[in-house]
Amino acid sequence: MEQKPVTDFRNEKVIEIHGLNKSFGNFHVLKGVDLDLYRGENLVVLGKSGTGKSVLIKIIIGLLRPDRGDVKVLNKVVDEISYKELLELRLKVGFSFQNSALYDSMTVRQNLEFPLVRNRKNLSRADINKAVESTLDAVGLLHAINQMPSELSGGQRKRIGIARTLILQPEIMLYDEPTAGLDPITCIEINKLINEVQERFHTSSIVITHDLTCAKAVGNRVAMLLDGQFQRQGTFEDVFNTNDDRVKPFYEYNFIQ
Ligand SMILES: Nc1ncnc2c1ncn2[C@@H]1O[C@H](COP(=O)(O)OP(=O)(O)OP(=O)(O)O)[C@@H](O)[C@H]1O
Repeated sequence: MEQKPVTDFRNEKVIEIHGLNKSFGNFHVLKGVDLDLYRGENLVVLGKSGTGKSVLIKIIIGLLRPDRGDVKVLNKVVDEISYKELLELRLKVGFSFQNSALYDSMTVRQNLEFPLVRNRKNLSRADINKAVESTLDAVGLLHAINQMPSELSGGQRKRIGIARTLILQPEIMLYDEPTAGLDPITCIEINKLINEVQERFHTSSIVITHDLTCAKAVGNRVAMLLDGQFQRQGTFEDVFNTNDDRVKPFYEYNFIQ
């Protein structure tokens, strides 16, 4: 199985999280989370269902407010900026949804045009066409430009979802379960695409996944959320080289069963 080469990215932080706490009623989900994302790296976030991965992402993009702690994204404290600044920041942080979130009544071209027309009002028709075509080409689906989402496979829909996020040229990509529900061959293709996006668009990414093959193939670093904190961080080997009973079943389910 392909393993991402070890590269040291630790010179510039694009996301800095310190002492982050979040509760819902009596349920303390995040209990002092510390996490950094460095410019250019792919960071994989692992954790059992319900451990707070989505809550963390929502706090990063300002959809939820933390109870305590600091979250800085591209040098802005998310909780302190104005709504206008938050909207500007969100344009630099692309979120690739688990279900691809395509508009089913629009063609692939219209799906990609939509965020551009809404957020880049000064672009000419020719600029828009060029951006749509080059982004589709980057995800290997230029030929699908006039198709409807319903005519595409799950893997192709994932690619279009990623293209629709990329078209705004985000500095940070957040991938939510990019390989969920896909067959193993398509998973490998999506892993490859995530790596190509990193190289070609120089994005810094957080990849949330339960798929350890994906984690190994795309993660320069892996962080595992356990009991409300990132208790294990490092290379894939660092994280799984343990007898911790909270970690072992994860590995065994993916690779042994
Ligand atoms: N707005 C909310 N109100 C109340 N509880 C919430 C809210 N959002 C999340 N939770 C709770 O916080 C916990 C963590 O949820 P979260 O969606 O972050 O889990 P997750 O790690 O992303 O899980 P999965 O891998 O299944 O997607 C869950 O128990 C969930 O019910």
